[in-house]
Parts: sequence; C-alpha cells; structure tokens
Amino acid sequence: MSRAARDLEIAQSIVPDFHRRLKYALKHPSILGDRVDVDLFGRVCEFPDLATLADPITGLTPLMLSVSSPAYTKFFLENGAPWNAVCRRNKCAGNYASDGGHQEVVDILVDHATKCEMLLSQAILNNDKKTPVPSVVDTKEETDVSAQKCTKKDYLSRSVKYDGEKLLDGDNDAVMMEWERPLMAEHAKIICQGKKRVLNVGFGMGIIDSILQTHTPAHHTIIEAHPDVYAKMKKDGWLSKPNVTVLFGRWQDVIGSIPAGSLDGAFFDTYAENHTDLSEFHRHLPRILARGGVYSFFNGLCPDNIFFHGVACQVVKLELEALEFEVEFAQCQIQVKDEAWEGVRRKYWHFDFYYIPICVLKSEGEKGEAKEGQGAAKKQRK
Ligand SMILES: C[S@@+](CC[C@H](N)C(=O)[O-])C[C@H]1O[C@@H](n2cnc3c(N)ncnc32)[C@H](O)[C@@H]1O
Repeated sequence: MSRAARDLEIAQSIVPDFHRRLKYALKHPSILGDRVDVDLFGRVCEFPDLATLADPITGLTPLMLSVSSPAYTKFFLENGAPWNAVCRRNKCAGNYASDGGHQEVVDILVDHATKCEMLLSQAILNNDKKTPVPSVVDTKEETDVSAQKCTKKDYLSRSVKYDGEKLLDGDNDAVMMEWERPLMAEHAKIICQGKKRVLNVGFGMGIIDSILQTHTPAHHTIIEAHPDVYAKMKKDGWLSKPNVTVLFGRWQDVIGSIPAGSLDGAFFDTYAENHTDLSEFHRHLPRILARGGVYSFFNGLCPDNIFFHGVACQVVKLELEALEFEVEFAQCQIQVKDEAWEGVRRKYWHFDFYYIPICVLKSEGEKGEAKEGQGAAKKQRK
C-alpha cells in the first residue's frame, strides 16, 4: 500500500466523511475560491503524501483544486505534487490558476516549474545522455496521435517528401509548412538587418533562407542534415549561390567547423529533436557569434498547452541569460486555417499567437556591467 493510500485510510478513520469529501472536492473544481472546503484542506495538510493523489476518473489533483490558495499551492508543491500533471481535460494546475485569475498562484507555479525544469535540463546536459528529456509535456498517454512525442530518432534515415505547401516526413507529420512564412520573415528580419554574416540551421522548405537572401547578407551559412533535403538544395542551386556555404550534416557534427566570432546572426529550426538538443546548441552560440550578435529560434516549445509553453520559454530565457544573452519575446498574431492541416497527420501548432525570441549576445562592456550590477546586488543583500 502506498503512503498516500495509507494516509488516506488514517484520515478516513479520523474524519469519518474525509474520503467522500476529498473525492467530492477532487471531482468538483467549482468548490474553489470562497467556497473551498477549508476544513478538508486542513485535514489534507496533516497528511502531506496526499499531495501526490489524483482522482482516477477526472485526473484532478489536490494541487489543481487548491489554485485559489497560495498557501495550499506551496504546501502541495513542497510535498511532491507534480506541477505538470494534467487532468482528463488536459489541463494542469497552472491552467486552472490562470483561468481563475489567481496570479499569485500562477507565479508560484511558474517559479517552481522553472526550477524543476532547469535542474532536469542541467542534469541531462551534465550527464551527456542522449535520451530524450522527460519533458514537462510528455505526461499524456501515447495512444492519442496528437499526444505522441515529436522527437524521432530515425527521422534522418527515412525519406521526406515535398508536397505543395508542406514538407512531410515518413509518417506524414509536417516537417515544415507554408503558413510559417510570415513567422520566418520576422525571424529573418531579427537576425539579419543590414549586411550581416548569418547562419541558419535546418533548411526545410528553404523559406527563411530565401528571405535571408533578400536581405543580401555578407555571408550566409546553412546547415542541413537530411539527404533528401540536401538533394533539393542542390537541385535548386543553393550549393552554387555566391556567398552561401552549405554544411551538409547534423549541426552537432559540423558546428565545430564554424570559426569563432564569425557570425552576426543565427537562427535554429530543426525537426525531430528535443529541448536537450536546443540547450546543447545554445552552448555553442557564445563561441560562434560575435559580441552583439543576434540569435533566434523557432519557438515551438510545448505548443499545445499555454502554461507549459510559458514555463518552457522561461527556462530557455534563463539558460540563454546564463550564456550572457539578453532575451526578450516579441508577441505576434498568427492564424492557421484548418485547411492547411489537410494531409498532415497531426497539428503541431495550436495557438493564435507566437512569441518570437530575440536574443542578443552582450558586448564585453555589458558583460562587465552585468557583473558589477550583480556584485552591487550581492553587497546590498549582505
Ligand atoms: C522545420 S525544418 C526548417 C524549416 C526552415 N526554417 C524553413 O524556413 O523552411 C527543419 C529542418 O531541419 C533539418 N534537421 C533536422 N535535424 C537536424 C540536425 N540535427 N542538423 C541539421 N539539420 C537538421 C531537417 O531535415 C529539416 O530540413
């Protein structure tokens, strides 16, 4: 018997209707707010292991039910409640807190989630394990196609096909789609204003590379690993364009050949990779970018849950800040028509807005200022 189940039994013997009330509470999120059963939650606090319970039918957890209360939220988190559990309606505690307008609890949850994800990400990078990150979004069962992981170890060894406005992999999942063109235009503008030396990782349909060419970059490097995509690049003349260097191979294998400080702008948009790969790529940026250089990436982090998306953006922001970047996200609107997804196995975008990352590598002077600033802050704290 688990500790949580044993605690539940003890609680049941102390408060005769405890189990019924807990079950009721777990099934009726409407008891939140003013009508929250304070006594019930008081009893729950005597049995911290209950934090890890979830109602088997609704999937609701005590953490989801306590989002009107910062104190209970903290209590459950401290006692092991998984911040990223989702109920049968695919909502996590953060979604319930945002929907209910409980900003203080949203902040507590974001803070907790960010710390958990940073620790996890760091542990995986330090161990140099190539296993996919047990990501914050991978909490759903694998049976539903929309819930399956989009990381695919065999992607590079299977064929892809160009099909009108999309590029599809062997499972008919979309590698790239035409609706992303306006987003690519924004990314291109961010990394290549003026005659800059730019890098794009992942050619796909060549949308961003074609747009970058209109900005007449001083030099344009493209990294692409898929043989079919590379064949298309060759056919379309990319290998002989003036000022363009195509590096065929996985970025992991060819990035070392890019000279230090040789780029003013970089964009990253691969496919079938995970957050660990993105973090690993980020670690190369301070070497290859010149100071003041601008970096951006396709921000498809956790694209089916706004709270998870927000946490993932925050994690990446902190990771890049630790690498001496200044990071902001610019919001833009994006409408994807339903017809666009015809012939595509699953949608990979669900929001009607998009946060464009703008990451600038601090100059030497700014680095110093930041350090002095930190020093002053430390002194004040003492
Ligand atoms: C989403 S598409 C890029 C779309 C591109 N931004 C555009 O505007 O058309 C991703 C591309 O990354 C490539 N790719 C995937 N993994 C890679 C890796 N490890 N190194 C280099 N390229 C990779 C894929 O073959 C694919 O062509």
